[in-house]
Amino acid sequence: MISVSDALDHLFALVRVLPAEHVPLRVAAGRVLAETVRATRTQPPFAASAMDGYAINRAGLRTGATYRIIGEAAAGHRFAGNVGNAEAVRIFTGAPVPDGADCIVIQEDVDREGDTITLRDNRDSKSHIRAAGQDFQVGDPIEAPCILNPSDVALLAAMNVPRVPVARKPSVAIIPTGDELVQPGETPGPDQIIASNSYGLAALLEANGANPRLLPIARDTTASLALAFNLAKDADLIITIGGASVGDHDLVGEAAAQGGMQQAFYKVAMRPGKPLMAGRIGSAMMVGLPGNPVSAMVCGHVFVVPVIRAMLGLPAQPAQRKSVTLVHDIDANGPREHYMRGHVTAEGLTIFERQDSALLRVLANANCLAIRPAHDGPRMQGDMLDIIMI
Ligand SMILES: Nc1nc2c(c(=O)[nH]1)N[C@H]1C(S)=C(S)[C@@H](COP(=O)(O)OP(=O)(O)OC[C@H]3O[C@@H](n4cnc5c(N)ncnc54)[C@H](O)[C@@H]3O)O[C@H]1N2
Ligand code: MOO
Repeated sequence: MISVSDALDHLFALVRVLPAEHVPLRVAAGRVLAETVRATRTQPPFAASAMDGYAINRAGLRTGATYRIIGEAAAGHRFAGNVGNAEAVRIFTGAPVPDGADCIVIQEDVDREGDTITLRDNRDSKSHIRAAGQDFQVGDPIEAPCILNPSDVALLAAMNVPRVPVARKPSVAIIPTGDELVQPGETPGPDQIIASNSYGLAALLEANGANPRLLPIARDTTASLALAFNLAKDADLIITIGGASVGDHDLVGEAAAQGGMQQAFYKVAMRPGKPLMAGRIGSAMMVGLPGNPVSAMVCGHVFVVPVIRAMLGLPAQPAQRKSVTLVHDIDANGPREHYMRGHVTAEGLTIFERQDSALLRVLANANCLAIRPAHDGPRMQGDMLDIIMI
């Protein structure tokens, strides 16, 4: 058995980073920027008014000064002439500031009569001019890799980048295995249960940038598993669920080996998730997850999500941890690193009593996994513990 950290190193070594594809800006949010992109224009492209008011020259600016209005500048429509002494141009937010003007007096600070304005006292003293290029200049970068958020999409649009180079989404074939499984909505026989973690994993991986595909349930025969591997062979990542342990009907390792899988490791010193395996099979990476519903989901968070991120070109690193305060005492841990289901609030961390890896309701009530190192001693209320948010 290897450690979680060694297993992650093996997994990252199996990853092939996916090539870039160009997508329309409208669907770029949430995707990973694959190449640094640069602004194709300067913003604002001209000195622009930040307020509605009057563009004047500061020389001679004082309370009671009067100015003659010689024209208008609106957003999208500049005033072509020059603003001289004692002259003003009616201006609106976003309009180019006319030549000769160096200040916008907001309309609340003037009295207007016909084509003449008179400056009031207690005026706002700012110039209200946005300098050309103060947001960004031609050639300014957005550095790859990064996950594009809605603000990035707005910035890309302003930079006039209509198609964005993003990492292709990894296609992930998920193969549930087991004679006992039926799909949600079907009527299970007396000894059957509903396949659940395949759906949970598909949701988890989709939320993290993958393109998952749920394959039909493979039965506990090497022939059925071989068929499933064949259906999955075009995927970037093949994930099997169940059949990974040591029982007579746990045939995933055998079927994968028959299909040509080069195994990188089998079994990790963690709880839950011990019978994890990984390797490469054909052109795909393969991860064999344990079947227990919580084990599969925990391995999804601890291993598969970091693998997906690495495939997308993001840094190859473990799930992000943070340190929180325990609000109650807990017993010593055993010989395997334990990812315990818990709930964290502003008051601190509560670890749930029941940690059986079959309990999906406990997992659904959890918002974090609390990490206990192997052989960790008893912990007291007030101690700090690392968690992964889920
Ligand atoms: N003698 C030993 N027995 C077991 C060991 C061991 O070391 N020695 N390890 C245990 C651990 S730890 C785990 S985890 C399980 C994992 O076994 P498998 O990966 O072979 O999983 P299965 O036996 O196929 O299934 C386990 C359990 O999970 C249910 N299951 C499977 N797939 C799904 C699914 N898609 N949706 C919902 N539930 C699923 C299945 O019905 C079983 O109840 O092995 C222990 N045994
Ligand atoms: O490792 Mo198993 O995943 O404990 O339940």
